[in-house]
Amino acid sequence: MKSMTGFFSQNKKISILTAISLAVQIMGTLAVPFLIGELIDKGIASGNPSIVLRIGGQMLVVALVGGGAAILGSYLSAKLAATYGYEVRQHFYQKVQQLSLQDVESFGVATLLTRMTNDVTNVQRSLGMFLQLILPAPIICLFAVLMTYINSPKLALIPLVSIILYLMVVGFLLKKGLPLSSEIQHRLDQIMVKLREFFNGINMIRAFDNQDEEEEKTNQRFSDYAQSMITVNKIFAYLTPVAYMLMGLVFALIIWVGGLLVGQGSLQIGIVTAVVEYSMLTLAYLIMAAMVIVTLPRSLASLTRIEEVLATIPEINDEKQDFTAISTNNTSNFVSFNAVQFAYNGAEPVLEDITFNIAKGQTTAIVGGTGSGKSTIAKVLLNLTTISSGEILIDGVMLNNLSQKDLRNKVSYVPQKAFLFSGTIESNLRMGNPEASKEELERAVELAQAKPFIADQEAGYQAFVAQGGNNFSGGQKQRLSIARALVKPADLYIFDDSFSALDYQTDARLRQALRSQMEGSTFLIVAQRLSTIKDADLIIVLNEGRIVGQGSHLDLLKNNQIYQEFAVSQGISVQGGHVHENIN
Ligand SMILES: Nc1ncnc2c1ncn2[C@@H]1O[C@H](COP(=O)(O)OP(=O)(O)OP(=O)(O)O)[C@@H](O)[C@H]1O
Repeated sequence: MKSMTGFFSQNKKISILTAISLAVQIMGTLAVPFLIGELIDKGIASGNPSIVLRIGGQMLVVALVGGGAAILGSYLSAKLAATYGYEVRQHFYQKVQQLSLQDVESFGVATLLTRMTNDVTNVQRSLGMFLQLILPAPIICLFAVLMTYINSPKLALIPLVSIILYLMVVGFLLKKGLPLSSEIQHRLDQIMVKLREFFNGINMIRAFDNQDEEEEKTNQRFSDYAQSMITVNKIFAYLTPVAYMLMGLVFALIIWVGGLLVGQGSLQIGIVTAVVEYSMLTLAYLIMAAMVIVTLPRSLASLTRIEEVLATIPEINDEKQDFTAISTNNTSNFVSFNAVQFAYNGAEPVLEDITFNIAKGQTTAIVGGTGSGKSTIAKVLLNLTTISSGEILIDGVMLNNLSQKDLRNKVSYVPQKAFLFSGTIESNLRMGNPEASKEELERAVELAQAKPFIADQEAGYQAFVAQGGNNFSGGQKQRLSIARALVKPADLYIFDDSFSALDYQTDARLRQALRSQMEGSTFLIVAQRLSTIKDADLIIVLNEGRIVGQGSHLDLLKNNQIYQEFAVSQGISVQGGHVHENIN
């Protein structure tokens, strides 16, 4: 509810205008039965045509003003609801941008997607209907009973009791339906998880001829969702018939009791007509409200799910930090890791006692087996997730004392899994530097060995890039990712196993180009292939989350057992301290 109250106070003008329009609409609706009563008792009963004309004229004005207010109210309610949808999606997007990898993982990508799309739509739709159909109902009920009471306290009991009965039924059904409605959204998440997996892995499913099993699993999720929907709909199916039943009973009772009172001469026929009108109006609003109330539990559950994300305090929060306390030591190291320890979500440590430096203007490499923690080092360096203990210094400044923006400005990163955004080759290249000149783009493309295949594209730099870069091969995507990182001016370039999809020759040409044309730049290269990192100034050998050696390629080949094993597995023979290499 917090986000909702915040939204109304931020959109005060339109909220107040909507409230005024709805109030005028309600007043118009309530005035009509009163005027009908007056028309019958004062005009028709007395046979005075001028009174009939006057009250008739008043009814016309009320109908026109009420109608106009209703149109304005509808428009404003719809606008308010659409604005809510727009703003909350914007906040949601900004919040997800701030969340660390672990924050995102603890929610799950599928649920974040459902919350941002379906949940927001649920709340938006219910908000519009709430303003138009639910909000007026209690006011209409209250005034209708009050007006009936003023004219005939005895008759007022009939709508009053019927309203109380109806509210009890609504309360009971809501209590039953609310927990089930939260379940519906959760089941929708489950469908999203399965469908994302299905679309991402569709080729694997076909390759392993696993269609039937996958279809069964997916159908199970569809069926769970449908079952929840059926159960909730069953519960609320009682609401409208109960309202119609009460409407009939109230109508019969008022005519019956009202007729008796008119017969006794204690009530005028016009008042009975007005009371019937009021009661019908009340129940008509209650029926309309009932139709919307059915959607409320689900929307409330959606609102809670949205607010859960919006209220998350990001693990890495720039607003929490005081960046004024930065000390700028002059150091020859651009990055220093000191006794860094890290574990994912409280599990076993993935990095233990990691201490090393990345010297300015040099190439540092991290090598190690699968799962040894190489990519995790890059992630903690980029502050995508926070370390458990130890410290990381960037250019002499503690990582915690750097804002995300400052850090991103200093570092350019090529992820392990190359990813392109939908658009063109040029729009992807310009991501890190929108102001880059044509020459700068061409230089980066040349360095990344992407020039030949861009030249092969009919549209060249304007060639279309599909979502995720799926219309390019793995090697092409990787070269474009590298070029994109090189377009960005940075103090440190991180390549996280970024050369693995390149053939050996391209890999060699790329390294040669970086060496000769980006001399003086600082690189961190994470790799498994020794050929990729053999020329690095410093190689860090990682094994099961620990550093087991540091040095040059030749030093490590001579002195480091794990590195030697690695070398042997890659066709480099190490015998009696002599190295026989057969790599580029
Ligand atoms: N998001 C995550 N949540 C939980 N554990 C993770 C996550 N990412 C990686 N790990 C675990 O952390 C360890 C180190 O993973 P990391 O990706 O850093 O290894 P790596 O050396 O880069 O491996 P590879 O060369 O295969 O990419 C692995 O045991 C992995 O299972």
